[in-house]
Amino acid sequence: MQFKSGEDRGGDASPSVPLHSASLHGKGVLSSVLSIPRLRLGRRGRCCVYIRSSELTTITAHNLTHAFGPTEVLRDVSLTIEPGESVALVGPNGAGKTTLMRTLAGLLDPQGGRVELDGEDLQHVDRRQVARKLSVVPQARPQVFEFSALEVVLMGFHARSGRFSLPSKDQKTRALQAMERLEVAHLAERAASVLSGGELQRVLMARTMVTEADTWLLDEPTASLDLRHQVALLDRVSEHCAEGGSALAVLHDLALVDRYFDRVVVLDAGRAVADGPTASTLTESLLSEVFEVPLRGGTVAGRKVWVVE
Ligand SMILES: Nc1ncnc2c1ncn2[C@@H]1O[C@H](COP(=O)(O)OP(=O)(O)OP(=O)(O)O)[C@@H](O)[C@H]1O
Repeated sequence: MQFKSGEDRGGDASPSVPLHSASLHGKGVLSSVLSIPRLRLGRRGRCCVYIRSSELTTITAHNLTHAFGPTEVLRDVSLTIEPGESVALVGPNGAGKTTLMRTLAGLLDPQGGRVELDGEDLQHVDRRQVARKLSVVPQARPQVFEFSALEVVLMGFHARSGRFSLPSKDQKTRALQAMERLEVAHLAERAASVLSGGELQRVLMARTMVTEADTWLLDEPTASLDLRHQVALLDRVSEHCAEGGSALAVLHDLALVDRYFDRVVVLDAGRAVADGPTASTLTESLLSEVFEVPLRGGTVAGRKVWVVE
């Protein structure tokens, strides 16, 4: 099915493809792996090595533009997210972050420019194929209310096994394991409609985890989470990227951005005004200008913190 440019598909993408990757941690592994085609040295000294195969996804946005009525929301936005990259998307309210995420997911067709998934125009890629490569944790509560929490997580398998097939025992086990990982397994039988905001957010993240999609598009995935669960969720994102997957995540907490993301894209009034390594890109002057408050950066216990002057 083809959609017209600018058409909003609604809904959210989901799930799957096994990774052919290897991740190695610590020193002493370099010499043994130099023949492997892709090598990424993560932050905090982590060494991740992965094999670039056709099954690892690269997503590229070329000169995206979009307007809602007279309001231009995306203006000539270009970016590429390659396997292994963890990228944070930051910017003020209304900057266009969710619109960009939805466009990258193929849920909203851009009015100008295009999104490519592994070199193919996203508009021409079968939705199920998209769902095998990209998984979305949306900002808004999706329509999952008539389902139990476990059933929501099991939806992560739809891209591979089909929407109407019954979940296998193995799929249920894997769904529960992902839920345990995010401490929501005890809520498996509870209706999604009664979950708290933070519980639902972790259930939706568990759904993304079971998809095995290479690229995770996470729109404020920590917005409703307490500190412990923020750390647990972002640790999982880091592991995913260390295994050769990739993530683009909208975050407002700049300390978390600094701690967990190698690269940051700053969106301001629909334009990508900065894109680069987190430590060198997030400067006091840039952030103060974009957020229109005087910000000072400092270090506490070896971690970057930002305070309003
Ligand atoms: N469907 C729509 N119809 C009309 N305007 C829209 C629509 N979706 C978004 N907008 C407008 O586009 C602008 C960008 O919205 P978007 O949700 O992308 O911002 P954001 O950067 O994610 O903001 P926040 O940090 O508040 O989540 C906003 O001004 C919003 O009101």
